[in-house]
Amino acid sequence: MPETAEQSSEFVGKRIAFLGVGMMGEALLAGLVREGRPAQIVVSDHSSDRQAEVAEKYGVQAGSVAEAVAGASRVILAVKPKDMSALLDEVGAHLESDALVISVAAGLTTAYLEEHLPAGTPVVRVMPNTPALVGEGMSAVSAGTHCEESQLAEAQALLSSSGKVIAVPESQLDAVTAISGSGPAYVFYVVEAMVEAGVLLGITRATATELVVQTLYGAATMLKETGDHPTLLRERVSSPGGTTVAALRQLDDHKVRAAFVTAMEAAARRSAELASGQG
Ligand SMILES: NC(=O)C1=CN([C@@H]2O[C@H](COP(=O)(O)OP(=O)(O)OC[C@H]3O[C@@H](n4cnc5c(N)ncnc54)[C@H](OP(=O)(O)O)[C@@H]3O)[C@@H](O)[C@H]2O)C=CC1
Ligand SMILES: O=C(O)[C@@H]1CCC=N1
Repeated sequence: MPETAEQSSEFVGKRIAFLGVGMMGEALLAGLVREGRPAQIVVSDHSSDRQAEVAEKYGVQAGSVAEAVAGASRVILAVKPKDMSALLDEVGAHLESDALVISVAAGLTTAYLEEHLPAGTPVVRVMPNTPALVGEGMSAVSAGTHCEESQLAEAQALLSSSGKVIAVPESQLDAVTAISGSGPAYVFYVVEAMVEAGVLLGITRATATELVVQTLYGAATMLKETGDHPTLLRERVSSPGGTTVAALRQLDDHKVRAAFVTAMEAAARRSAELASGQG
Protein backbone atom coordinates (compact mmCIF):
# COMPACT_ATOMS: atom_id res chain seq x y z
CA MET A 1 0.00 0.00 0.00
CA PRO A 2 1.56 3.32 -0.98
CA GLU A 3 2.15 5.70 1.94
CA THR A 4 2.84 9.39 2.04
CA ALA A 5 5.43 10.70 4.52
CA GLU A 6 2.56 12.11 6.58
CA GLN A 7 0.79 8.77 6.81
CA SER A 8 3.92 6.83 7.70
CA SER A 9 4.89 8.98 10.68
CA GLU A 10 2.62 11.00 12.94
CA PHE A 11 -0.70 9.57 11.76
CA VAL A 12 0.04 5.86 11.90
CA GLY A 13 -0.91 5.45 15.58
CA LYS A 14 -4.26 7.08 14.92
CA ARG A 15 -5.10 5.19 11.76
CA ILE A 16 -8.76 4.32 11.21
CA ALA A 17 -9.51 1.23 9.12
CA PHE A 18 -12.86 1.02 7.34
CA LEU A 19 -13.65 -2.56 6.37
CA GLY A 20 -16.58 -2.56 3.95
CA VAL A 21 -17.36 0.74 2.29
CA GLY A 22 -20.83 0.13 0.94
CA MET A 23 -23.75 2.43 1.75
CA MET A 24 -23.19 2.64 5.51
CA GLY A 25 -19.40 2.55 5.50
CA GLU A 26 -19.30 5.41 3.00
CA ALA A 27 -21.84 7.44 4.99
CA LEU A 28 -19.66 7.28 8.14
CA LEU A 29 -16.45 7.80 6.20
CA ALA A 30 -17.90 10.98 4.69
CA GLY A 31 -18.26 12.50 8.19
CA LEU A 32 -14.65 11.86 9.13
CA VAL A 33 -13.43 13.25 5.84
CA ARG A 34 -15.58 16.36 6.36
CA GLU A 35 -13.78 16.72 9.72
CA GLY A 36 -10.54 16.84 7.76
CA ARG A 37 -9.06 13.44 8.66
CA PRO A 38 -8.58 11.71 5.28
CA ALA A 39 -4.85 11.09 5.83
CA GLN A 40 -5.66 8.82 8.79
CA ILE A 41 -8.14 6.60 6.94
CA VAL A 42 -7.57 3.35 5.08
CA VAL A 43 -10.50 1.62 3.35
CA SER A 44 -10.84 -1.98 2.27
CA ASP A 45 -13.71 -3.60 0.40
CA HIS A 46 -14.34 -6.98 -1.22
CA SER A 47 -15.25 -5.17 -4.39
CA SER A 48 -12.05 -3.68 -5.80
CA ASP A 49 -14.08 -1.32 -8.01
CA ARG A 50 -15.99 -0.02 -5.02
CA GLN A 51 -12.80 0.29 -2.96
CA ALA A 52 -11.08 2.31 -5.66
CA GLU A 53 -14.16 4.49 -6.25
CA VAL A 54 -14.47 5.41 -2.55
CA ALA A 55 -10.73 5.93 -2.07
CA GLU A 56 -10.64 8.33 -5.00
CA LYS A 57 -13.84 10.18 -4.08
CA TYR A 58 -12.71 10.86 -0.49
CA GLY A 59 -8.93 11.05 -0.98
CA VAL A 60 -8.20 8.20 1.45
CA GLN A 61 -5.81 5.24 1.27
CA ALA A 62 -6.96 1.79 0.20
CA GLY A 63 -5.56 -1.67 0.82
CA SER A 64 -6.31 -5.25 1.77
CA VAL A 65 -7.97 -6.02 5.11
CA ALA A 66 -4.55 -7.00 6.52
CA GLU A 67 -2.96 -3.75 5.32
CA ALA A 68 -5.82 -1.63 6.65
CA VAL A 69 -5.90 -3.28 10.07
CA ALA A 70 -2.14 -3.34 10.70
CA GLY A 71 -1.26 -0.11 12.49
CA ALA A 72 -4.89 0.93 12.98
CA SER A 73 -6.00 2.01 16.44
CA ARG A 74 -9.67 1.99 15.38
CA VAL A 75 -11.24 -0.58 13.09
CA ILE A 76 -14.74 0.01 11.75
CA LEU A 77 -16.59 -3.06 10.50
CA ALA A 78 -19.30 -2.21 7.97
CA VAL A 79 -20.02 -5.44 6.12
CA LYS A 80 -23.34 -7.28 6.00
CA PRO A 81 -24.05 -9.54 8.98
CA LYS A 82 -23.62 -12.68 6.83
CA ASP A 83 -20.07 -11.60 5.89
CA MET A 84 -18.98 -10.72 9.41
CA SER A 85 -17.71 -14.07 10.66
CA ALA A 86 -15.19 -14.44 7.81
CA LEU A 87 -14.11 -10.83 8.20
CA LEU A 88 -13.60 -11.15 11.97
CA ASP A 89 -11.31 -14.14 11.46
CA GLU A 90 -9.18 -12.07 9.08
CA VAL A 91 -9.22 -8.99 11.30
CA GLY A 92 -8.26 -11.00 14.38
CA ALA A 93 -5.12 -12.23 12.69
CA HIS A 94 -3.81 -8.70 12.09
CA LEU A 95 -5.36 -6.59 14.87
CA GLU A 96 -3.09 -4.35 16.98
CA SER A 97 -3.26 -5.30 20.67
CA ASP A 98 -4.75 -1.93 21.71
CA ALA A 99 -7.14 -1.46 18.77
CA LEU A 100 -10.78 -0.58 19.31
CA VAL A 101 -13.23 -2.46 17.06
CA ILE A 102 -16.48 -0.74 16.10
CA SER A 103 -19.21 -2.73 14.32
CA VAL A 104 -22.26 -1.25 12.62
CA ALA A 105 -23.78 -4.61 11.65
CA ALA A 106 -27.46 -5.03 12.45
CA GLY A 107 -28.21 -7.70 15.01
CA LEU A 108 -24.69 -8.87 15.76
CA THR A 109 -24.12 -8.55 19.49
CA THR A 110 -20.97 -7.46 21.28
CA ALA A 111 -20.81 -11.03 22.68
CA TYR A 112 -20.76 -12.39 19.11
CA LEU A 113 -18.02 -9.95 18.09
CA GLU A 114 -15.93 -10.68 21.20
CA GLU A 115 -16.27 -14.42 20.60
CA HIS A 116 -14.80 -14.06 17.09
CA LEU A 117 -11.96 -11.67 18.01
CA PRO A 118 -8.80 -12.16 20.11
CA ALA A 119 -9.56 -12.41 23.85
CA GLY A 120 -9.95 -9.04 25.54
CA THR A 121 -10.57 -7.00 22.37
CA PRO A 122 -12.56 -3.84 23.18
CA VAL A 123 -15.64 -3.65 20.94
CA VAL A 124 -18.41 -1.13 20.41
CA ARG A 125 -21.65 -2.00 18.65
CA VAL A 126 -23.30 0.85 16.78
CA MET A 127 -26.59 1.29 14.99
CA PRO A 128 -26.11 4.26 12.67
CA ASN A 129 -28.27 5.40 9.74
CA THR A 130 -27.61 6.62 6.21
CA PRO A 131 -28.31 10.36 6.79
CA ALA A 132 -24.76 10.22 8.23
CA LEU A 133 -23.77 10.81 4.61
CA VAL A 134 -24.96 14.42 4.92
CA GLY A 135 -23.91 14.91 8.56
CA GLU A 136 -27.43 14.33 9.93
CA GLY A 137 -27.04 10.74 11.07
CA MET A 138 -28.42 9.18 14.25
CA SER A 139 -26.22 6.59 15.93
CA ALA A 140 -26.77 4.59 19.11
CA VAL A 141 -23.80 2.85 20.72
CA SER A 142 -23.28 0.09 23.28
CA ALA A 143 -20.00 -1.05 24.78
CA GLY A 144 -18.74 -4.62 24.93
CA THR A 145 -17.33 -6.31 28.03
CA HIS A 146 -13.73 -5.16 27.52
CA CYS A 147 -14.50 -1.61 26.34
CA GLU A 148 -13.59 1.12 28.80
CA GLU A 149 -15.60 4.32 29.26
CA SER A 150 -12.87 6.30 27.50
CA GLN A 151 -13.02 3.94 24.50
CA LEU A 152 -16.81 4.25 24.27
CA ALA A 153 -16.37 8.02 24.42
CA GLU A 154 -13.78 7.76 21.63
CA ALA A 155 -16.24 5.83 19.47
CA GLN A 156 -18.94 8.41 20.19
CA ALA A 157 -16.59 11.24 19.25
CA LEU A 158 -15.71 9.49 16.01
CA LEU A 159 -19.37 8.93 15.10
CA SER A 160 -20.33 12.49 16.03
CA SER A 161 -18.59 13.61 12.84
CA SER A 162 -21.66 12.28 11.00
CA GLY A 163 -24.48 13.39 13.30
CA LYS A 164 -26.02 12.76 16.68
CA VAL A 165 -24.84 9.93 18.95
CA ILE A 166 -26.42 8.42 22.07
CA ALA A 167 -25.41 5.50 24.29
CA VAL A 168 -28.08 2.87 25.03
CA PRO A 169 -28.13 -0.48 26.84
CA GLU A 170 -27.39 -3.17 24.28
CA SER A 171 -30.76 -4.81 24.99
CA GLN A 172 -32.37 -1.80 23.25
CA LEU A 173 -30.38 -1.97 20.03
CA ASP A 174 -32.88 -4.16 18.14
CA ALA A 175 -35.56 -1.56 18.86
CA VAL A 176 -33.18 1.26 17.90
CA THR A 177 -32.54 -0.56 14.61
CA ALA A 178 -36.29 -0.62 13.95
CA ILE A 179 -36.60 3.10 14.73
CA SER A 180 -33.60 5.04 13.46
CA GLY A 181 -31.55 2.37 11.64
CA SER A 182 -34.30 1.40 9.21
CA GLY A 183 -36.23 4.64 9.78
CA PRO A 184 -34.93 6.59 6.78
CA ALA A 185 -36.43 3.91 4.52
CA TYR A 186 -39.92 4.44 6.01
CA VAL A 187 -39.58 8.16 5.40
CA PHE A 188 -38.46 7.67 1.79
CA TYR A 189 -41.41 5.26 1.33
CA VAL A 190 -43.84 7.92 2.56
CA VAL A 191 -42.20 10.48 0.26
CA GLU A 192 -42.60 8.15 -2.72
CA ALA A 193 -46.29 7.67 -1.88
CA MET A 194 -46.92 11.42 -1.48
CA VAL A 195 -45.16 12.24 -4.75
CA GLU A 196 -47.19 9.56 -6.58
CA ALA A 197 -50.37 11.03 -5.12
CA GLY A 198 -49.29 14.50 -6.22
CA VAL A 199 -48.76 13.25 -9.78
CA LEU A 200 -52.19 11.62 -9.67
CA LEU A 201 -53.62 15.00 -8.66
CA GLY A 202 -52.08 16.57 -11.78
CA ILE A 203 -48.85 18.11 -10.45
CA THR A 204 -45.59 17.40 -12.31
CA ARG A 205 -43.27 14.90 -10.63
CA ALA A 206 -40.58 17.56 -10.18
CA THR A 207 -42.92 20.03 -8.52
CA ALA A 208 -44.57 17.33 -6.39
CA THR A 209 -41.11 16.21 -5.21
CA GLU A 210 -40.10 19.76 -4.33
CA LEU A 211 -43.35 20.26 -2.37
CA VAL A 212 -43.00 16.98 -0.49
CA VAL A 213 -39.30 17.28 0.36
CA GLN A 214 -39.59 20.83 1.69
CA THR A 215 -42.72 19.88 3.66
CA LEU A 216 -40.85 17.01 5.25
CA TYR A 217 -37.82 19.17 6.00
CA GLY A 218 -40.02 21.92 7.47
CA ALA A 219 -42.01 19.49 9.61
CA ALA A 220 -38.81 17.79 10.89
CA THR A 221 -37.29 21.19 11.69
CA MET A 222 -40.47 22.22 13.61
CA LEU A 223 -40.34 19.01 15.63
CA LYS A 224 -36.68 19.56 16.44
CA GLU A 225 -36.73 23.29 17.10
CA THR A 226 -40.02 23.67 18.99
CA GLY A 227 -39.84 20.43 20.95
CA ASP A 228 -43.65 20.38 20.71
CA HIS A 229 -45.48 17.07 20.80
CA PRO A 230 -46.30 15.76 17.30
CA THR A 231 -49.99 15.51 18.23
CA LEU A 232 -50.07 19.24 19.00
CA LEU A 233 -48.29 20.08 15.75
CA ARG A 234 -50.69 17.86 13.78
CA GLU A 235 -53.71 19.45 15.45
CA ARG A 236 -52.44 22.89 14.43
CA VAL A 237 -52.59 21.80 10.78
CA SER A 238 -56.06 20.30 11.11
CA SER A 239 -58.79 22.93 10.65
CA PRO A 240 -62.28 21.86 11.79
CA GLY A 241 -64.14 20.34 8.85
CA GLY A 242 -61.10 20.98 6.64
CA THR A 243 -58.83 19.12 4.24
CA THR A 244 -56.37 17.63 6.75
CA VAL A 245 -58.96 15.83 8.88
CA ALA A 246 -60.46 14.42 5.67
CA ALA A 247 -57.04 12.97 4.76
CA LEU A 248 -56.16 11.75 8.25
CA ARG A 249 -59.48 9.90 8.52
CA GLN A 250 -58.47 7.92 5.44
CA LEU A 251 -55.09 7.07 6.99
CA ASP A 252 -56.85 5.85 10.15
CA ASP A 253 -59.41 3.87 8.12
CA HIS A 254 -56.49 2.18 6.31
CA LYS A 255 -54.83 1.43 9.66
CA VAL A 256 -51.61 3.22 8.69
CA ARG A 257 -50.66 3.89 12.31
CA ALA A 258 -51.10 0.21 13.22
CA ALA A 259 -49.14 -0.77 10.10
CA PHE A 260 -46.17 1.30 11.33
CA VAL A 261 -46.26 -0.49 14.68
CA THR A 262 -46.35 -3.98 13.15
CA ALA A 263 -43.71 -3.02 10.56
CA MET A 264 -41.32 -1.80 13.25
CA GLU A 265 -41.99 -4.86 15.39
CA ALA A 266 -40.97 -6.95 12.35
CA ALA A 267 -37.76 -4.96 11.95
CA ALA A 268 -36.80 -5.43 15.61
CA ARG A 269 -37.62 -9.15 15.36
CA ARG A 270 -35.44 -9.45 12.27
CA SER A 271 -32.57 -7.72 14.04
CA ALA A 272 -32.79 -10.28 16.85
CA GLU A 273 -32.91 -13.10 14.28
CA LEU A 274 -29.70 -11.84 12.68
CA ALA A 275 -28.05 -12.09 16.11
CA SER A 276 -28.99 -15.74 16.37
CA GLY A 277 -27.50 -16.46 12.95
CA GLN A 278 -30.78 -16.86 11.04
CA GLY A 279 -29.79 -15.34 7.77
N1 LIG B 1 -27.62 0.56 4.91
C1 LIG B 1 -28.11 1.02 6.06
O1 LIG B 1 -29.00 1.88 6.09
C2 LIG B 1 -27.55 0.53 7.35
C3 LIG B 1 -26.70 -0.55 7.41
N2 LIG B 1 -26.22 -0.99 8.62
C4 LIG B 1 -25.31 -2.13 8.65
O2 LIG B 1 -24.16 -1.77 7.92
C5 LIG B 1 -23.57 -2.92 7.35
C6 LIG B 1 -23.28 -2.66 5.89
O3 LIG B 1 -24.50 -2.40 5.24
P1 LIG B 1 -24.52 -1.69 3.83
O4 LIG B 1 -23.47 -0.65 3.78
O5 LIG B 1 -25.92 -1.33 3.58
O6 LIG B 1 -24.09 -2.93 2.91
P2 LIG B 1 -23.33 -2.89 1.51
O7 LIG B 1 -23.56 -4.22 0.89
O8 LIG B 1 -23.72 -1.65 0.75
O9 LIG B 1 -21.79 -2.76 1.90
C7 LIG B 1 -21.02 -3.77 2.43
C8 LIG B 1 -19.71 -3.80 1.65
O10 LIG B 1 -18.80 -4.66 2.33
C9 LIG B 1 -18.13 -5.45 1.36
N3 LIG B 1 -17.58 -6.65 2.01
C10 LIG B 1 -18.14 -7.85 2.26
N4 LIG B 1 -17.28 -8.67 2.89
C11 LIG B 1 -16.11 -7.98 3.02
C12 LIG B 1 -14.84 -8.27 3.58
N5 LIG B 1 -14.58 -9.47 4.14
N6 LIG B 1 -13.90 -7.33 3.53
C13 LIG B 1 -14.12 -6.13 2.98
N7 LIG B 1 -15.31 -5.78 2.42
C14 LIG B 1 -16.29 -6.69 2.46
C15 LIG B 1 -19.20 -5.74 0.34
O11 LIG B 1 -18.63 -6.18 -0.86
P3 LIG B 1 -19.47 -7.25 -1.76
O12 LIG B 1 -20.79 -6.63 -2.02
O13 LIG B 1 -18.63 -7.41 -2.98
O14 LIG B 1 -19.58 -8.48 -0.92
C16 LIG B 1 -19.87 -4.36 0.23
O15 LIG B 1 -19.20 -3.52 -0.68
C17 LIG B 1 -24.55 -4.07 7.58
O16 LIG B 1 -24.08 -4.93 8.57
C18 LIG B 1 -25.84 -3.38 8.00
O17 LIG B 1 -26.57 -4.18 8.92
C19 LIG B 1 -26.53 -0.37 9.79
C20 LIG B 1 -27.36 0.70 9.78
C21 LIG B 1 -27.97 1.22 8.60
O1 LIG C 1 -31.89 -3.28 6.54
C1 LIG C 1 -30.94 -3.53 7.30
O2 LIG C 1 -30.78 -4.69 7.74
C2 LIG C 1 -29.99 -2.46 7.70
C3 LIG C 1 -29.97 -2.26 9.19
C4 LIG C 1 -30.72 -0.99 9.45
C5 LIG C 1 -30.89 -0.41 8.13
N1 LIG C 1 -30.44 -1.18 7.18
